Amino acid sequence: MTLVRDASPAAADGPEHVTEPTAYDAILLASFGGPEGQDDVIPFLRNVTRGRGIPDERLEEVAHHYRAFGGVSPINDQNRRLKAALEAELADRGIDLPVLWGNRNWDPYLREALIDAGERGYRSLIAIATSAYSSYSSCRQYREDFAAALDETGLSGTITIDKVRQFFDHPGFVQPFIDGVFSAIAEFEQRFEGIDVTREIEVLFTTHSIPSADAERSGPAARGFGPEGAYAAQHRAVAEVVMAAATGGVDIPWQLVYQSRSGPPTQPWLEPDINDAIAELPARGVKAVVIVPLGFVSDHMEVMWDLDNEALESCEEHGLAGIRVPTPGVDPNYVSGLVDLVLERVNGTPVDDRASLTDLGPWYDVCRPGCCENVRLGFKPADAGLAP
Ligand SMILES: CC1=C(CCC(=O)O)c2cc3nc(cc4[nH]c(cc5[nH]c(cc1n2)c(C)c5CCC(=O)O)c(CCC(=O)O)c4C)C(CCC(=O)O)=C3C
Ligand SMILES: [Fe+2]
Repeated sequence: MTLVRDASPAAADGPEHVTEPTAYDAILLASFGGPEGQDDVIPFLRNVTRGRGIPDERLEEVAHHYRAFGGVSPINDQNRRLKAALEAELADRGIDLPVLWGNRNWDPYLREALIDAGERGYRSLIAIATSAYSSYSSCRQYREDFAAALDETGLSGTITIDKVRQFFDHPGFVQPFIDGVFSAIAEFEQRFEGIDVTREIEVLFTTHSIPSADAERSGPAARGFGPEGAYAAQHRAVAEVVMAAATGGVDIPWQLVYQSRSGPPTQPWLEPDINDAIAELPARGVKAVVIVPLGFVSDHMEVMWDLDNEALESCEEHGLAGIRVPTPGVDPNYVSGLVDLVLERVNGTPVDDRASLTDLGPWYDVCRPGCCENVRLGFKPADAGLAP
């Protein structure tokens, strides 16, 4: 691995898509990780915020969300179920690829999965990270942690890790949201007879807010995505696809909103916050809100707490009916879509034959140099992309 910061022209010209078939020994399911009991909560939060100088008061604030659920994050069970569902789908399709699971921030850690892979003699892994969009937190940080885990375990020269493309516009990921929005609108139409869906319903697509500086640097700079970067552009493009498919072309108002902001108030993050957006709706005559957790692959703490608790409460406070649409979780479309993404790399599928529902994709197999770098944390080597 090279530690040189500036990309050589040759590296910058590397392949965007890999259309040579690649032999893999296993799939690496890479996730965030979460505490499994009250005693894990603070050590977990220290792992997450390592090197960021997040004060203890803020850690306690976040700890409180976990404490309310017995110190257990829902994410681990979600990943156990996803791993089992992937294994079942692979077996059904006669694909002989074992699935290893490793997290960035809690047991089972990435390094444990890599040691396991090494002991089993695996040399070539294809990673699926449980995160669909482009940004530091949702792509590059996984790739940096791959590099760090290979380094820590002394497996850098032995094991290689590739990563499937960001799958925000893959039909397997998008279809569950289409189904969810369709059902929510149908339910409101039934609950409120004669509701004018073009005025009285609003669809809020919500995702994790990120620092504006990270948003601006998300995706390859050369693509010119503007101040909110590829991160916001990808969400907007997917939201448009979901609305078109779920409404059959009826003009129902929607907007992209953000949630789960952290960091100091002086630091700009993407806005508007979902709760502020909800507060504006009654004045416009809206009666019913469809909350679509477009940025989340499964029912994370952010979904259970910030949406099911706080955002639905905001709806109630403002006299609005609210429905939160399901996350993909282990929806069969999502699970088989993830297997399709692995097969793209196994088979070296030509780009034109790859499924992608927006004009932005199919996204890169091989991340561009410097893509999604974090200016606050500084340069760190990353794997599964072009050097550096
Ligand atoms: C874009 C994004 C996703 C992508 C969606 C995805 O990958 O799915 C994501 C996922 C997750 N984030 C999670 C939890 C946390 N995120 C934190 C902090 C932060 N997240 C950020 C962004 C994102 N985060 C950012 C910019 C920060 C601030 C750090 C900084 O200063 O740069 C903190 C620290 C405390 C705090 O600051 O709130 C915690 C505890 C969990 C686990 C939840 C569970 O247990 O179910 C998951 C899946
Ligand atoms: Fe987060």
